[in-house]
Amino acid sequence: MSGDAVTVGSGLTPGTEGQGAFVAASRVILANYFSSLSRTTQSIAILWVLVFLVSAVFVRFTRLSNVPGPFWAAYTRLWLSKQYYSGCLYQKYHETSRRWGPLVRIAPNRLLLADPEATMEMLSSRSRYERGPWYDSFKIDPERPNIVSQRDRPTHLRMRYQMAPGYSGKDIAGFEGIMDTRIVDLVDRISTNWISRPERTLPLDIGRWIRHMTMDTITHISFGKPFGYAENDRDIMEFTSVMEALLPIVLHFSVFTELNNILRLLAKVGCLRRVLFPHHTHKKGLGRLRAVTKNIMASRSPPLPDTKSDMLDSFLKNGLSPQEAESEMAIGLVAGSDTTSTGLRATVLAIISNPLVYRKLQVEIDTCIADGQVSSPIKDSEARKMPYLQACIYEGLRCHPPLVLPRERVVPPEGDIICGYKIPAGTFVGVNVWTSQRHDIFGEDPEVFRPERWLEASDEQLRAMKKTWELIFGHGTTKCLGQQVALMTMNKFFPEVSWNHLPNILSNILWISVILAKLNR
Ligand code: HEM
Repeated sequence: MSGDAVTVGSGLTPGTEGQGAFVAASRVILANYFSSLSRTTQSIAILWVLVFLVSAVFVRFTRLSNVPGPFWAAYTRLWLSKQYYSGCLYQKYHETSRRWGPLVRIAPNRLLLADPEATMEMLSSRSRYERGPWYDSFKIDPERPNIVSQRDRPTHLRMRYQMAPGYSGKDIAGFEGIMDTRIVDLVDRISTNWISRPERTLPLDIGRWIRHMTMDTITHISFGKPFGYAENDRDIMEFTSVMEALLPIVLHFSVFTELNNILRLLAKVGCLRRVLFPHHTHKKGLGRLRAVTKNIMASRSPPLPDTKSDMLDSFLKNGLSPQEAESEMAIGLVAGSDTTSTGLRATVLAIISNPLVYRKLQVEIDTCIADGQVSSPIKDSEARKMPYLQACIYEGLRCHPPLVLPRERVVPPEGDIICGYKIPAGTFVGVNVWTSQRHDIFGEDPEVFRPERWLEASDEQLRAMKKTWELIFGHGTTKCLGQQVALMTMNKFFPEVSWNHLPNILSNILWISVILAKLNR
């Protein structure tokens, strides 16, 4: 075999000979390039590189040198950028935390925290940690931070106070009924259009339909009626595809955060602002959604109704300006749609690929129906009394937390001690939710999907498990405002789907769906 392995170095083939020629050609090009630069330019470039190297080495040994981590991460943010670029950040973070411990240095001035207790302390309401520049990359409007990107604590608290009645459903007319309508609509559409027959197999992409349902649910709550994702079986306003295309770029801006300041300066020029930030003139994505929100606001004549209505009216009634409401409606859809559908999809996949779990859940649902313990459609309060269903939802989200971004905080001026390490003021600390959900508080097999762990635990252990699990939705004054919407959707989804014997369809098509989703990526 070794005799056949002659490497031919030509064209694009990376053979030894080809590599030699490539290196030689590169040298010539670089030499020509440098000789074409003036002496001053060359000196500036060399000086710049020297300053960069000296400062990298200086920072490496003077700050955070006590915290372990990958070699290159201590010198440059490129290591972190590479992890983001991999497309599976959660796995990279998990491997890093497993290898280096609960607190890891992942960039010259950045740490990654996987310890649940320390994470709760850092995020708690009384903590002096503030949101860091990481959040600037989530601005929709360069001048006006939204609830997710707002870093000033008093302003953020004021915004939360104004928006909580909308997100919690207190101000929404028929809040629970909206969820019922959307789930029944999904089940009806699947039963009517997607049942395979012996003569024809219909490969249903359940992942896509779950996404349609969550988009319709959130737009229904937000604007009083759904945008029609399920009705049209289409990515309306190309919202999802634009988000998926933008996210990798946004994430790099959260590594090289200085770029956000450059963007903000550039956006002062009107025509650049239209290109760099979501704008009413855009035909798709967040810009289009802002235009739609603006039109809806214009079509509603004041005064705002005293009675319960939708989230848009609630925000305006509670004092948000029309411009603020525009950004908030968009960020709410970004924050709520992908997270909820990812949580649902991951839990469906986990249940359906574990026959024992699946059977137990089905038995619990059938028994509750036979005993008349649940209504049709099931009420949220009824679903919460079904222990195995709750265990499956807890376990699904624990095994696959939908939001795994680090959401960095800044260490307060007095510095801190985290996991036994002395940390100087101004350090950025991100959270590693994926790893914290695999803490040994969950037992000896935290990597395994096993809902039973939630039923077997002692009262004390269960309390500790639930406290750690809550971190999936954040903690303290920035805790998720949509947790109620997400959990209510999940509580209703599984019983409704099972009742209508959809598992037969799901079990047949889910793998096709998963395979298609992979191929389409
Ligand atoms: C399983 C689903 C969801 C998960 C795992 C999730 C997770 C989170 C997390 C971890 C945060 C905290 C961010 C931080 O620390 O700065 C957050 C914030 C937020 N979430 Fe969710 N979320 C989910 C669903 C939703 C839904 C359905 C909505 C809207 C309807 C929503 C709206 C928000 C908003 C507005 C914030 C910002 C809160 C603030 O900064 O005060 N989320 N979410």
